[in-house]
Amino acid sequence: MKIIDKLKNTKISISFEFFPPKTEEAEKTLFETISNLQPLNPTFVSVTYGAGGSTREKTRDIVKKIHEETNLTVMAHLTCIGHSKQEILSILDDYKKIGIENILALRGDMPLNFEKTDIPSDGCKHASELVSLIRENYKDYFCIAVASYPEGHPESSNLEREILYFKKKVEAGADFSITQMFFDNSYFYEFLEKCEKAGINIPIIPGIMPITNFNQIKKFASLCGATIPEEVVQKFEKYADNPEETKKIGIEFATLQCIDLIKHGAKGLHFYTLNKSDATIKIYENIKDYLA
Ligand SMILES: NC(=O)C1=CN([C@@H]2O[C@H](COP(=O)(O)OP(=O)(O)OC[C@H]3O[C@@H](n4cnc5c(N)ncnc54)[C@H](O)[C@@H]3O)[C@@H](O)[C@H]2O)C=CC1
Ligand SMILES: Nc1nc(=O)c2c([nH]1)NC[C@@H]1CN(c3ccc(C(=O)N[C@@H](CCC(=O)O)C(=O)O)cc3)CN21
Repeated sequence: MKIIDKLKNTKISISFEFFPPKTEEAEKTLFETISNLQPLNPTFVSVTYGAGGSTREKTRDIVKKIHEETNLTVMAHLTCIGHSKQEILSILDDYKKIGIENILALRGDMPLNFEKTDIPSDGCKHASELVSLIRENYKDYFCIAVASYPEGHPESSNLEREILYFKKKVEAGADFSITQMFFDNSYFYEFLEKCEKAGINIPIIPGIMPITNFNQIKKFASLCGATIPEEVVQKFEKYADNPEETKKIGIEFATLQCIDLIKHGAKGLHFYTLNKSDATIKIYENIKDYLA
């Protein structure tokens, strides 16, 4: 089913993001995570493609397996960087063949060891071109999501221009958006206001990154251009040698963040699970009364 249709009938959507596991053992863990999260009845789950520049090969297999073995609605991430249009169309043909109807259309991070010369001359340079390519070739078969950046994109220092690029993705045919992670909700609220002024009126779902390993998240947040407020950094650094306490305050922080988002009318919450279920389940338990 198309996610955009499910969103229309859902007060506050809950969704989970996974990345393709690299080993058989990690795959087993992922499917345990999925079966733990299934009772939370998510609107959809998604699988990354070359997240942070890593491997892309396994996305299709994992998407297919979730689609065939569970009753979850799955969205496949697709990044266009480094692909020719023919390659992109053949990936999409494949998804259509197996009944996948939801695609997160991204430009994506530079793959590891990527050279500028690896960019095919007939590829898509920006996510907006990928959205257009999908619409031109498949009309309304796919529900298309795009990423958006409440703090701007790290490759661009101009948030106003970023909103224009976001608008281009919407005009090209994007149905809804998921934001980059953020740790200070005021960025999100200001972003929503700017989008509204710019005439962007698709659903914008905030992306939530629960902090369970502070150093890992700090590194990734800095790569993404997501600010971690100084008082939050201090709180986590105080417990740098205490993983149990880190997890506890990470869950508390995300719980408060989600409740504040819901109170401000967020249409959904998209959790970057990093293939683990316990933090997300605890956060869900804490907020579930606010979801009804
Ligand atoms: N691999 C995965 O599964 C995931 C990857 N990502 C992200 O994908 C990001 C890039 O993808 P998108 O945000 O979809 O890319 P995008 O194409 O919207 O933006 C990428 C950059 O190009 C610039 N740009 C965008 N449209 C432009 C245009 N029409 N003309 C000139 N410049 C333009 C933007 O300012 C930005 O700096 C990566 O940085 C990563 O954050 C996000 C979620 C998951
Ligand atoms: N720039 C960017 N690229 C992305 O791929 C991306 C975003 N931003 N923002 C939203 C989500 C968050 N994603 C993430 C975030 C962190 C890891 C990460 O830390 N990966 C570790 C492995 C984690 C583990 O095994 O526990 C890694 O080393 O790749 C992966 C995907 C994917 N998405």
